[in-house]
Amino acid sequence: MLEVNGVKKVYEGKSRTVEAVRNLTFTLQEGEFACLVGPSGSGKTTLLKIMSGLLDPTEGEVLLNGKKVDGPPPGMAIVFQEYGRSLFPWMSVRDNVELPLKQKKVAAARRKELVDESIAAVGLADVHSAYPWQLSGGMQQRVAIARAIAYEPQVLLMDEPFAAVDAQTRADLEDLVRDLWHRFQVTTLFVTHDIDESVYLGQRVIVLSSSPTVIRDDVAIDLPDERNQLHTRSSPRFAELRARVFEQIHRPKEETPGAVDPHAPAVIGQN
Ligand SMILES: Nc1ncnc2c1ncn2[C@@H]1O[C@H](COP(=O)(O)OP(=O)(O)OP(=O)(O)O)[C@@H](O)[C@H]1O
Repeated sequence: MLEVNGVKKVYEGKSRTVEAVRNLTFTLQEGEFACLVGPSGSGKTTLLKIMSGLLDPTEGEVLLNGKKVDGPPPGMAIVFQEYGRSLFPWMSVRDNVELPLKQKKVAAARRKELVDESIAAVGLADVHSAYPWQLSGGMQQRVAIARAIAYEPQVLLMDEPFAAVDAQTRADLEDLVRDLWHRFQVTTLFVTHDIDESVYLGQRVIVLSSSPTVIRDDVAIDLPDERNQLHTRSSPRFAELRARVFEQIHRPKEETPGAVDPHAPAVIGQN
């Protein structure tokens, strides 16, 4: 349903040219929950921007239900890392969640239903009339998630959404995202640089190399669907999967001879 075909992105700057991603190809099936994991600077955000039509690839294409993505598609919602900047501070929680529904021209009665349901689903019914700045970071990220869910997207893209919250809140939000995925069956791509998070959350982990980025591995996560922060993470199978992802990320890059720093961006030209 969502196909990434041979996507490559080269940023052409005044003083340097950076090949951020090189020839990425994968497909997400309808209702699938996949994680994309890779080191810092491996082009994860670049790829999400291309998948959501915010950035054009240098080569290749993204297809949603067979249709080429060349601008933000109506069936897609994104949750960014920086929740503080993605919510409007002068609007209440409700109004923030409702805004995209107004833009989508959803009728008022249905808007109210969707807003009530999604705010309750993320556990914020009590604070629906508060303003974002009156809430903790974790609560603000819940508002951003509620807004994405209320939109009833076909595809939900999440770009390191829990990177800025504390460990306990992060664990709660991980379980919340799994609950919501079970409930709404949205096709989800969750980007993270946290290996444990990528193994815990989804049905599949797509492992990216450091820049210039290629897909290193595509790992089926065969953990039981019922996950628990304590028991799942301490299971032998979790440890095996984690080790496999770790090894793939840290495997030396034989295809780039002479690379001294595996995390350095691939500068392919200096003007
Ligand atoms: N607008 C831009 N112009 C030039 N280079 C860019 C631009 N955006 C990203 N890059 C470069 O492309 C590479 C990939 O960046 P990107 O932000 O996509 O990686 P990332 O995996 O999301 O990183 P992180 O995990 O640190 O957020 C980096 O080397 C970065 O410097």
